[in-house]
Amino acid sequence: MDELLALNRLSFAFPGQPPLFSELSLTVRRGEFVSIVGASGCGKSTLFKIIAGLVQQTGGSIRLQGLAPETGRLGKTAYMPQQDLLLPWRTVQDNCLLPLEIKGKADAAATAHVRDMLQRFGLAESEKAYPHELSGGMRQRAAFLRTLLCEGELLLLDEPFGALDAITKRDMHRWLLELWDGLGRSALFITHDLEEALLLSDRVLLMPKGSSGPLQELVVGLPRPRSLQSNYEPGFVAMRAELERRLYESRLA
Ligand SMILES: Nc1ncnc2c1ncn2[C@@H]1O[C@H](COP(=O)(O)OP(=O)(O)OP(=O)(O)O)[C@@H](O)[C@H]1O
Repeated sequence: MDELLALNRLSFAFPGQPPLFSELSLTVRRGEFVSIVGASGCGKSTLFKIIAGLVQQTGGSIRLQGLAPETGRLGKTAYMPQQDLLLPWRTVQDNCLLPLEIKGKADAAATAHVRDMLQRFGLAESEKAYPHELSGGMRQRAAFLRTLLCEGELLLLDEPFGALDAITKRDMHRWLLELWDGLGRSALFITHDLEEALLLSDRVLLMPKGSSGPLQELVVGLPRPRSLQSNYEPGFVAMRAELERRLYESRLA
């Protein structure tokens, strides 16, 4: 697998504050699903905003899709922030059409494509509904679909399932695992849920508070395609324990 994203010795500090992280390095290869876990406030969302080109790093460089580090990244990743940001005055279908409208591509073919995707996402019957009329899981699926319709190969998914109840979350895991192998995209995924990280990812990166240097990683050796049953594969519990142990140790370091 070739490299899609490389962060090289990236540092960031808010003005007048100590560094949030320094000299942080990581890579994502094409087709990979990589999770980031770490304590609240360690800078995960800020890191995503930097990768998406919304915030400027204070040091280090970023290479995305083979582009030179100094090239602008705005609009080159498919970024799903922590709050779903569906526009309340637009229907589900019109929310999903938004990325295509912004690119000036919202023609009849695009509308047909969005309707086809809504069908695949189990949202066909809600295409004319407004966000407030959807359940939490449906909102997240709609926001996820809108993110997928953005052009960037790299998905930046900031705790997409964090606010869902346990059963809806499990449904979303089943749905994403079924979808993932056919998508041909790559993902960086923030979560606080260690089992979710292991179930979905090829690698899990640990980001302690005040991170400095390359992030420690755990390679998830579960075969793909995966299903919810992958939770019960031999080795899953041991990996969960190992991840917890490393997270705890990195917190103390
Ligand atoms: N604009 C800002 N100015 C100053 N400090 C900020 C600003 N935005 C965020 N912070 C602080 O920076 C730190 C990192 O925030 P960030 O949202 O990146 O953390 P996080 O790891 O994503 O947290 P969580 O897991 O709780 O979502 C926090 O302490 C936050 O309060």
